Amino acid sequence: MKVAVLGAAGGIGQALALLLKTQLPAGSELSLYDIAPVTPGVAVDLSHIPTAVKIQGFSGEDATPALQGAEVILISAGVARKPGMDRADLFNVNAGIVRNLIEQVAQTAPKALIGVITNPVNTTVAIAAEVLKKHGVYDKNRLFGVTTLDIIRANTFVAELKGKQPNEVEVPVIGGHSGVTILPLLSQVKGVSFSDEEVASLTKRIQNAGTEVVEAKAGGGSATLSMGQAAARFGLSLVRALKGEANVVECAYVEGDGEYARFFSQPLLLGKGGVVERRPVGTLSAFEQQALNAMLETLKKDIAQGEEFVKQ
Ligand SMILES: NC(=O)C1=CN([C@@H]2O[C@H](COP(=O)(O)OP(=O)(O)OC[C@H]3O[C@@H](n4cnc5c(N)ncnc54)[C@H](O)[C@@H]3O)[C@@H](O)[C@H]2O)C=CC1
Ligand SMILES: O=C([O-])CC(=O)C(=O)O
Repeated sequence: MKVAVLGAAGGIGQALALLLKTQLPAGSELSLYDIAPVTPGVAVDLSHIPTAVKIQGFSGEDATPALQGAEVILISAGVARKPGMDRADLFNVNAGIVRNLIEQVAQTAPKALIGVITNPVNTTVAIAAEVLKKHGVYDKNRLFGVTTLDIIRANTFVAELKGKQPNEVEVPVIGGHSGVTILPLLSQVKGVSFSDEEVASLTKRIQNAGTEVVEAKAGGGSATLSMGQAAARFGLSLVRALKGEANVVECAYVEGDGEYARFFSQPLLLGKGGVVERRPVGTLSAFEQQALNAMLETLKKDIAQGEEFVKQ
């Protein structure tokens, strides 16, 4: 099993590469790519960790050597936010980066499962889908926007508030990955209940958690370490599903039946071909239903921006 990380020299990429080097199953290959010349060195550094995961690093304009034979590709290449920006402000730079990398994926590893981390995820996933379509290789079961950070944050915050072990809490988070499009389904968390005030404040904190990190880092970037952990969790779930493990379920942002928007994050059963089953979002509270209705205009606009970008 070969896993490629694109953007591997960055804050997320290096954390993710470390976690994959130590957690991928024995016999896996890990391929690191970044435009930055340090990338082969990042691979040499990680190669000294004694795990049975072979690692190689590539830099420069050409990602294809890293993509040859890759079955899982995780993309975090691009710029990150600074205080005062929102994720949509990253579009101008990151749209072109994602388009360029996905073109190379389409030509070199068209059957891979692709996880897009690069922001704005609501839009970059639409760009990736349209580029893959142009190349005649789009499979909506194989392209994911990685929203796992929203889930692990929600788990942490709920556990803190309710005195639970974080690993006992699993909060489904649906919608997209920015502001009001992030919707944690607190009414579905087993074994805890919340007051209306708690639901309102927790929901807001989960929606703004990215900004919380951006402000705390004071111009030094956005979430990298927690995102590395989130991307490792998601990537390792893809690997387990590809290896035939049953009942691997993750929320991620994928093209579905379009009931809410063309792309929508919801619980997914994963298997050898990627998404095996899109699970329904379940029964929503009145608060959640209202938040869902209220996000759709933003989400649809974000998606349309990505679609338009590729048409130009
Ligand atoms: N999906 C999510 O939940 C999250 C997404 N992000 C996003 O992930 C992205 C990366 O964030 P960081 O790792 O913190 O940024 P970073 O600046 O530390 O790393 C980005 C890396 O991308 C590389 N890069 C830039 N252009 C490239 C190209 N054309 N080809 C290959 N590599 C290229 C850079 O050399 C750099 O090493 C940002 O867009 C950020 O907003 C960040 C946190 C959470
Ligand atoms: O907020 C950002 O810019 C990075 C991100 O997506 C997150 O931390 O959720």
